[in-house]
Amino acid sequence: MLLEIEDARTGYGRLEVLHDVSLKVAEGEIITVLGPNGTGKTTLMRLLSGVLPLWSGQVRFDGADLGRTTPEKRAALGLCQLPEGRGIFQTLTVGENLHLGTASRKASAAQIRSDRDRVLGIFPELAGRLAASASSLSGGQQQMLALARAMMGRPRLLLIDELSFGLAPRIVHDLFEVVRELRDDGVTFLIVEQQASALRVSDRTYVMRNGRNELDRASDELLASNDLVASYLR
Ligand SMILES: Nc1ncnc2c1ncn2[C@@H]1O[C@H](COP(=O)(O)OP(=O)(O)OP(=O)(O)O)[C@@H](O)[C@H]1O
Repeated sequence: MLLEIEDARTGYGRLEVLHDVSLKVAEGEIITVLGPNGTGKTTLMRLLSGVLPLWSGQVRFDGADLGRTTPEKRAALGLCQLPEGRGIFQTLTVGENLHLGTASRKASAAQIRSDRDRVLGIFPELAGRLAASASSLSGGQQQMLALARAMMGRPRLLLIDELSFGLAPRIVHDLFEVVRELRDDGVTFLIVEQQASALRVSDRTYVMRNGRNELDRASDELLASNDLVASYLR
């Protein structure tokens, strides 16, 4: 397993938000965590990226206990997160934003150039706009840029909090197609969503409610039973 979470508890101050959450992600999987507003999905992402401490339980990445590993060290290990709210620097160009994605790793200029060419091959819309200001991009293109920038850090596991947030269904569809391509390129995904749209590309789905795991199913099985998804998102 690339990521294993066992009976994890965490929260804010004295407020416990995650109660004994357990979850496994194998290398090459796309996993969705689905759940209604306020159920603790963002809190789970913060726990995994190392922003929130683990109160009890275990989090292992590639077999190693993450313990109190800092967010920077986690990123260097390949456990990376797409920043909340995309984290695009509006005053910088598309190319400059992309370059910032290499900050978490040591790489030669030649390696960075070759990675950039590979990443731009997957995001042709960005390739033609490297010198443009990031602020000139649409919401969907900015989300593409956030993904492309994350790819420059060579993630092994990419954590994404609501890839679909605020975007039209067609754009969301394109983004999930890109996620599938990136998986074929060797990246594993853990995607937290409020909407069921991620199920179409993901292998397995965990449904969370009130800070607890409620269900773990193959995504196509969940999709085939729409009522089940609807009842869990209520
Ligand atoms: N910084 C914080 N300080 C205190 N409580 C918080 C903080 N952030 C979130 N919470 C609380 O933790 C609980 C879970 O919030 P969280 O953001 O993880 O849910 P979510 O499932 O991601 O929902 P949403 O989709 O609305 O972000 C909520 O009750 C929320 O009020």
